[in-house]
Amino acid sequence: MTTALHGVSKTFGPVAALCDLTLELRPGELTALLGPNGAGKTTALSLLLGLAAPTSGRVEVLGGDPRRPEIRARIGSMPQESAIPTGLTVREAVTLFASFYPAPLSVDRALALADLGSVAGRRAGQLSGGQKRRLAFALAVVGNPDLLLIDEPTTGMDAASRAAFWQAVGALKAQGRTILLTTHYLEEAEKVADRVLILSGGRMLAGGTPDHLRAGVRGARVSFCSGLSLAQLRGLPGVTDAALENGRAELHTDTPEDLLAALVRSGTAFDELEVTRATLEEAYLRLTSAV
Ligand SMILES: Nc1ncnc2c1ncn2[C@@H]1O[C@H](COP(=O)(O)OP(=O)(O)OP(=O)(O)O)[C@@H](O)[C@H]1O
Repeated sequence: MTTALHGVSKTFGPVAALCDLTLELRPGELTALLGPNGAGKTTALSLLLGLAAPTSGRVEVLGGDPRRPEIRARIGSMPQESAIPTGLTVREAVTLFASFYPAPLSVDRALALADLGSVAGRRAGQLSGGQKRRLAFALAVVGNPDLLLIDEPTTGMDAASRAAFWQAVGALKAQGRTILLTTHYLEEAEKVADRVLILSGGRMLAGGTPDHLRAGVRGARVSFCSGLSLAQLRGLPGVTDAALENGRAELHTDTPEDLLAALVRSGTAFDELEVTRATLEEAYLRLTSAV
């Protein structure tokens, strides 16, 4: 049940949206596809959805061609903008979408997954922004898809809805569904993705687990409170950048262990120590600004 792009290129006239791109999505994994505006993420999604054909290369979805109806019936999509019939109630819209699929979930199950039970009788046009996103999720999952494509899914959702949303996605993942997320929220991608693929200019820039990508950025941020002056902080071994604000030192170093060892050896009193490694966002910014 392979889902992959094999050496795929897609051009629009003179614009090369994707260049010889190869990637694979695995069942039971959530893969995040990241990249700056124009990187080719939406193009990759539309190829996986069978909405467009590649200029060259091969698109394989669940072991087949996504333009075949029996494959398309196994794909669920939550696009950034969804055209939901505003006059239907939430339950009617989900029931209508369920009728398009050969083996759908029950409407109540889809409503529960999207946490929409309490607004099932409300017209889609009267939903809040976050509730509309949850309805788009219900419509994406009601067909019981093996491949779920979610594009900027949590825009407009409040904190509780976001948490419920990722819990529902986690349950689908645990059932072995293949999930592809595209997002500009790097903090969220870092939390939920098993693997991250970074696109730029239609090419794959980097890929791996969030830990793997973060480990590619050397160094750490070391922060503590002490009586040391800025000059003394700058003099600690391995400090590449230092700032002092309200008595709190903010240091960057490639060798946090050496720095802390020197601090302890010096007998300086310090407290409220925090040592943090690079975030996925830092790794992403370094990778994408280097091109
Ligand atoms: N139908 C089209 N006609 C012409 N050019 C297109 C078309 N679709 C996409 N492109 C171009 O292909 C490139 C990749 O676009 P794409 O929408 O896939 O990027 P993206 O990574 O999804 O960007 P964003 O983060 O802004 O949504 C861009 O240069 C875009 O202008």
